[in-house]
This record gives sequence, structure tokens and C-alpha cells, in this order.
Amino acid sequence: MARDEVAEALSALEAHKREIGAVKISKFFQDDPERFARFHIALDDLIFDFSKHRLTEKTFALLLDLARSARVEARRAALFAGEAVNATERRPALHMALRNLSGKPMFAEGVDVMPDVVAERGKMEAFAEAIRSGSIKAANGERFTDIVNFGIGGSDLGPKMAAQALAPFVADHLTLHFVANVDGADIGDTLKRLPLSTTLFVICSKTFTTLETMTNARTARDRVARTLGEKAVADHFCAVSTHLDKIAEFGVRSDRVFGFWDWVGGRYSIWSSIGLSLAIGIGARQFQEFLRGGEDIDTHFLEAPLERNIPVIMALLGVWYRDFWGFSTLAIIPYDERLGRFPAYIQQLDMESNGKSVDLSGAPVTMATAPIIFGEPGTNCQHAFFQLFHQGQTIVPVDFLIAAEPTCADPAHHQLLLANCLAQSQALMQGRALDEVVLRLQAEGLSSEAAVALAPHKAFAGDRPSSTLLYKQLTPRALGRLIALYEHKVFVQGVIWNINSFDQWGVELGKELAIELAPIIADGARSTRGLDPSTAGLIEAARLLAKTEV
Ligand SMILES: O=P(O)(O)OC[C@H]1O[C@](O)(CO)[C@@H](O)[C@@H]1O
Repeated sequence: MARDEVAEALSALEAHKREIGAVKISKFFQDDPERFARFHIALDDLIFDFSKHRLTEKTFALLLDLARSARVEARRAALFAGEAVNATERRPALHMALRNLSGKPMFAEGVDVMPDVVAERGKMEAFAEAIRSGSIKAANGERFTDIVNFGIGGSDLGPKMAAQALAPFVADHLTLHFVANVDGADIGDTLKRLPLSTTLFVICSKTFTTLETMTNARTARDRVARTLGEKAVADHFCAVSTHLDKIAEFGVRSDRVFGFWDWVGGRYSIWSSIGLSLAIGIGARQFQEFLRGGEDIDTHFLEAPLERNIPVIMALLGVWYRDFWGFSTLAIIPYDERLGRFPAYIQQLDMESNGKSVDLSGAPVTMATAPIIFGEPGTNCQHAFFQLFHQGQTIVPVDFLIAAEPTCADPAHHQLLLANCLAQSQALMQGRALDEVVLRLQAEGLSSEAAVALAPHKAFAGDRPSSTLLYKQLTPRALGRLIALYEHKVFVQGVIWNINSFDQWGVELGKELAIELAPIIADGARSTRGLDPSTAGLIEAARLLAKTEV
């Protein structure tokens, strides 16, 4: 029934798109001086501007109809009620409980999880503080100076991104490192930089079986045992997982083990003990501020009406472009150097959640799902791929992120940063018409033939949509807000597409095949017979190349 209503809402939007298809965003601004007021939302010091979009009041109303027809509100209630919204794994997705600082009960399939959440958070924060203050020491009795986080995907991207984002809040006497790749260069280069005798290794893995993380952790363990002695392993390792039994086998002391729960997806786990390295770096108080930012957005997402609900609107705009305009990408461009890893973090969040081809019933999904997410910090990307944004044939909707004021950076630089960010969204939207370019070139002294010949190269079609998220400062709380906004955006899109945003079966096949290939690669004499000819050919070529003198 709901899906029939969705189909109707989609047809209404299709018809509406035909009506407004040729009208440019700049025309909407000319016709409505109140457009910014109408199409922005202020959540105290966070502003979401969505006025530079291919959107009229009618588009907005029809998109909201789509959300209602997909039962976004009911599904949101099911999410927060801890129902098993992750149907294929028969689990809730209750990461919001981890940032529930209000203490009110939250239930996972009927059981209040808050007592366990609060206890585990308290244990993790106390450990983080003890490492920071030096009351827990390295085997040689000195204070720890370096923290190495082993993890991959959600067990790496979150802490790594947040540690960089919140660098001004990290204690001066601590250096945080992140090792993810099974490529030996990652751990090898990191170990070279480390003062091993004052380094704490944090093994983060929800499953505690992930090949990359366990391989890196074992390499580090061997190095510690060889260099500092086997007894030092207990002092220099701690671990975070939902599989506490597996940690014991590794030799981590039981009081240095931090848990979380299977209702926390890997890409939603930064709020859990997976945030341990971050908490060590910024301290428990700031870690709680980070959680508070996430909690702010949960409250907003739950309480704001759909038409004033930032993640809902972000989601609807994404569906509008992905499904009606055929725009298959979304660029996330933080004008914030310290948010350099934010696009990669959201890339996992969005693409691992919604990169799906079947709906909840297992039938082929009828709409295009997750966009391809990419991005780099501004202004750097202006001097790289923005050429295509402005004049390429592919339209790339952009999310710009910028602080109103810098955190520990020169204010004069920040003014230029802000000017560039705003100029880019303005240029993308307004463009520069051909006849205006001709006139400008003539004013610069070109003949009219030369001006006409050059003008097409210098003209900008404009009408390229973007949103801007403006926040006061990149504090822990602001970062928590930004992450949670995207989490709920991804959830709402999953509801509209009728897919499960909380599983990730697509990563499994490659893992399985790698396990099968690993022994063939390790043993140069093993036959490659039975493999597909390309894979066999490449293995044999690699064997040959490895033996060739350069
Ligand atoms: O925390 P784990 O279990 O090591 O998994 C790491 C990552 O691997 C994935 O399962 C994908 O391979 C992600 O979903 C997850 O964030």
C-alpha cells in the first residue's frame, strides 16, 4: 500500500520536473527575494542553506509528499524504538543510544540498553583519562606518548577523521596514528616513526576477525614482544570489539578490553568504544561534547516537522537529483582542512549503507540508489577537479561545509577561505552567460570576432546545485552534529528506496576470494589451474616479475 503511494508521489514529481526542467536556479532567486529565508534552516549555530537548488515551493511540497508516502516518520519511530530494522541480520540499528546523554531508556528489541551503554562508556572514558594523565603507564614506567589505532572501515575512518578534525583539542603530549591497510608499508612506516617503549596499541574490530586489522595487530605484537619483551604486551595493547572472547586469545588484559554491541554497525561505531583513540586524544569531556552533537541531531531528526528537518531535506534533495535528474554523484567539499577525511568517512557511510540493488523483499530495487560520494577540502580542489564542476558535461551536486570562524587558525586566512567557499557555490549557481562573456572580452580590447571565438571557452552554464552547511566553529559538538546529519540522511534515503541501509553483504565476496587466493600466492609452486584465466595469468606474471632482476 505504502509503495503504491510512493509510486504516485514519484509520478507527480516526474510530471513536475517536466514543468520546471528548463527554469534556472538563478531565475528562482530573481523571482523571489525571500528565497534564502524560505530555503534555509538554522539549528542554533548550524545553518543549512538549500536555496541554491533546482527546487520550487511545489517541488519541496512534492518531495515531502514522497517522504510521507514512504512512511519516513513511522520508520524513524521504528529505528529509535530499537526494532530489527536491519532485517537481513535481524538486528536493530541503535547507534543513537551511544550518544543518548539524557539517560532516558532506549530499547533494543525490548531490552533497555542504556545501563550497559553508560557503564561501558564510563569504563572507556576512565581508561582514556588514565592514559592521558599518565596514571596508566607503559612497561618502562613512563607516560604513553603515542597511540596507534588498528582498524579498517568503520573501525578506522571515524576515529582517524575525527582525530584530524579535532587536532586542536588533542593533548600536546600525545600523537595519534592510524594503521588500516594490510599493505605492510602502512604498519612498517608507522613502526619506524614510533617510540615503541611509550606506544599504546588500540586494536579496533567489531568482529575481531578482520584480516587487515588482525594482521597488523599481530605484526605489532611480535615487534613489542621482541623489542620490549613478552611481558610488555599486556601493558601496550588494549582492544575494542563486540567479540570479547576472541580478544582474550590475543593476550589483551581483561581490564583493557572495551565492548560494544551487534546493534552498532561498523560505520556507525565512532560513538562507541571504537572512539577510544579519539577519547584518549581529546579527553572524556570533549568526547562527551562530540556525543552531545550527535544527540542534538537525534532530537532534531525526531522532533522537527519534515519540512524543517535538515537530514530529511538533505535526503530528499539527494533523491531528487539521483532519481529524477540522473545525477549519480555527490561531492562533499569541506572548506576546512581538518575535515580532510570527512568525505571518505561519509563515502563509507553512504555507499556501504545504500549501495544496494535489491529492496527489503529481495526484489530488484526500482529506483537508482546511493550516489557516488567523493570530495577533498577546499580550496585545494578548486585547483584540481572543480573545472569539471563548472564546465564539464556531468552535473555534480555539492555539499559545501564551512565554519564561520576558525579554530586555532589565522582569522585573515579564514576570511579568504570563507570568500572562496561562498564564491564557488555562487559561481556554480549563477554561471556566466555567453553574451556577457563576449561583452567582457570586448571591454578587455578583443575584436568582436576574437571575443565571439573565445567566449564559449569562458562561458559557464551555471544552474549547478549545492547546499551549504555553515557552523560556528569546528568543535567536537559541531563535528558530532555533522556526522549525525549524514547518518540520518542516509537512513531516510534508504526508507524512500525501500532498502536495508544497515547490512553490507557486498563486501563479502571479495573477502572470501582473497582467502582462497592467499595460499596460492604464498606458495609459488601451487598450481593456478581452476582459476579464471585472467587471475591465473596475473598470479603467474607476478611470480615471474618478483624473480626478475630490475
Ligand atoms: O570492525 P571490523 O569487524 O574489523 O570491520 C571493519 C569494516 O569492515 C566492514 O565489515 C567491511 O568489510 C565494514 O563494514 C567495517 O566497518
